[in-house]
Amino acid sequence: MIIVEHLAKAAGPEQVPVLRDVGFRMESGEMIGLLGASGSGKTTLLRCLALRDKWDKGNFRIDGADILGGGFGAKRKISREWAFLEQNSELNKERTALKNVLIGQAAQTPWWRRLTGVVRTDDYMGAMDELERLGLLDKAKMKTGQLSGGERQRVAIARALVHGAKVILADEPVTGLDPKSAQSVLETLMTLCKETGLTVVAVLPLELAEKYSTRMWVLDKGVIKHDVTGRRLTGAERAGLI
Ligand SMILES: Nc1ncnc2c1ncn2[C@@H]1O[C@H](COP(=O)(O)OP(=O)(O)OP(=O)(O)O)[C@@H](O)[C@H]1O
Repeated sequence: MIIVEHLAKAAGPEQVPVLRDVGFRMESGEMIGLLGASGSGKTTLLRCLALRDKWDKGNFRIDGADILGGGFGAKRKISREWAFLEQNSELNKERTALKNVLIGQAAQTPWWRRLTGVVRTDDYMGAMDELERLGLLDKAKMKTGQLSGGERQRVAIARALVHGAKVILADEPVTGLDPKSAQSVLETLMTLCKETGLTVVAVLPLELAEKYSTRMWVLDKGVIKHDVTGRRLTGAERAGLI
C-alpha cells in the first residue's frame, strides 16, 4: 500500500503553490489516469512522487515504511523500484533497443562490468525477455532512432521493467503517437498491471484514461478534486478538463 498525505510543493522564484494538499492511497496493480487542466500540477506531482523534486510538506509511506524520513535506504527504494517515464523518454537513439534496455540494468551492474562493457548472459536474456513481452523481439537489434514513437515508448517501458520497476510514473506516454500505437502502449501497460501487479500513474487524455485506466484522478488547484474508480467522469467532474 502506498500512502501519500498532505503533499505540498511550491515552484519558481515566487514560490507559487503548485501542489497544496495532495493525498491518496494506491494499491499494487492499479492503473491510474492522471487528469487536470494545463498547469494544474500533473508533471510536478509525478516528479515529487519520483523524488525528482523535493517535497515542501507531506508524508509518503510504502508498506508502512516512511520514505521521506527514512534516510538513504528508503529513498533508494524509490530510485530502484519507481520508474519515471518523461514526456520524451531518454533513449539513446544511436543505440539499439536491446542496448537501451540493458542500460536499465546499470544500477544493478557492478562497476567493473559497466567499465568493461561485459554483459552477463542472464542480463542479456532478461532484456530479451522483456522486449519479447512487449512485442519488440524483432526490433531488438534496431537503433531506437529507427523505431516508431509507440515502439520507442515500449522500449522505455521494457527498460523500466528490466530495472525492476514496480511502479511506473508516465508523463503523457502516448502524446504524439498515432491512435494504434497509443492503444498498443496502453494495452501493454494495462496487461502488465493485471498480470504482474505493476502500478502505473500516467498523464493521459480523458478518452484514453476512461478506456484504459482502473481509476482516475482529476487534479485541480493543487489537490486531487475527483478520485474516480470503475466509471466514467460525470459532466461536472470533467468540467474544465477539455
Ligand atoms: N520550476 C518551476 N518554476 C516556476 N514555475 C513552475 C516550475 N515548475 C512548475 N511550475 C509551475 O507550476 C504549474 C504546474 O506545472 P506542471 O508542469 O506541473 O503542470 P501540468 O499540469 O503538468 O501542465 P501541462 O498539462 O501543461 O503539462 C505551472 O503553472 C508551472 O508554470
